[in-house]
Amino acid sequence: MANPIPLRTADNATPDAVVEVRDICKRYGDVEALRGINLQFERGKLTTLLGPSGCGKTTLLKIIAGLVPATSGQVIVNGRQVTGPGPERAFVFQDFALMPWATVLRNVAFGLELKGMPQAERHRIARHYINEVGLSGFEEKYPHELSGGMRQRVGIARAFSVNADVLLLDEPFSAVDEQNRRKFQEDLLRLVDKERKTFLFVTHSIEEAVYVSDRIVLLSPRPGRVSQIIEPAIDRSAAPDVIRRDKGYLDVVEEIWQGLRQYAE
Ligand SMILES: Nc1ncnc2c1ncn2[C@@H]1O[C@H](COP(=O)(O)OP(=O)(O)OP(=O)(O)O)[C@@H](O)[C@H]1O
Repeated sequence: MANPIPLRTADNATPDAVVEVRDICKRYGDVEALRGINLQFERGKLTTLLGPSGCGKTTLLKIIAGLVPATSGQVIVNGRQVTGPGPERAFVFQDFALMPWATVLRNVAFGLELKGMPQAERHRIARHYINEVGLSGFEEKYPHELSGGMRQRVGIARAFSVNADVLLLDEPFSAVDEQNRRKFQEDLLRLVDKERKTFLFVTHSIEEAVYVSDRIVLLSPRPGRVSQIIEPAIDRSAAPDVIRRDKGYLDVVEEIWQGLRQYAE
């Protein structure tokens, strides 16, 4: 697909908006998946898309990634209109999308290999992020030798290695047990804090959304529309188990549950 088209930023844009979604609508044939979505996403912040099954969360993420075209509307990333995938956006798939025949090191370094980066340099960067996601010692293993959670970490390390500005994470923790899920949430928060990137996250878990997010966008059932935006404002200096028992945290979880329970089957 063609290169992004330069565009003037909207006058009412959030000052540090890296991603702007303008009036996005999406139809798959007769199915209206998304209607009139307007959102902005800032650097250094993690925004979660939350909503009933089929409300278009993955579709919105894929439109931002440039993997699926919108029916109408625009996505602007760093001031340029998205017309396809680009190196400033990395998508972490639910099913990891790892190369089964390549080691962890090669999988993580693959985006850099595609860019033509010399092996020593790309391995140095890949090893750094393998360490960051807690996979040191597994560099020479193959995907089939890893647990689902470890494969997910490989996917995240790969997304970080290419140094994308925007990380699009589609239910990255869905395939792992609760214990590992909590560990990943901690790792994710550390990476958000350290890397100053723009994170868009999709989950089905209200608790997870409240725990990791600066902002939660609640979408209505299909056709997905923005129904509410919540900023949990959790004090993350406290220990994880203290946060999870904190009244402020529990109140936000309850508020979101009340908003979504009408859609529960
Ligand atoms: N390629 C496609 N062709 C036709 N319909 C599709 C396609 N992809 C998604 N849809 C439909 O569009 C709607 C939104 O799907 P999407 O996967 O984006 O929702 P979601 O909120 O991520 O769902 P879930 O929470 O179940 O993962 C659904 O009704 C889905 O069946």
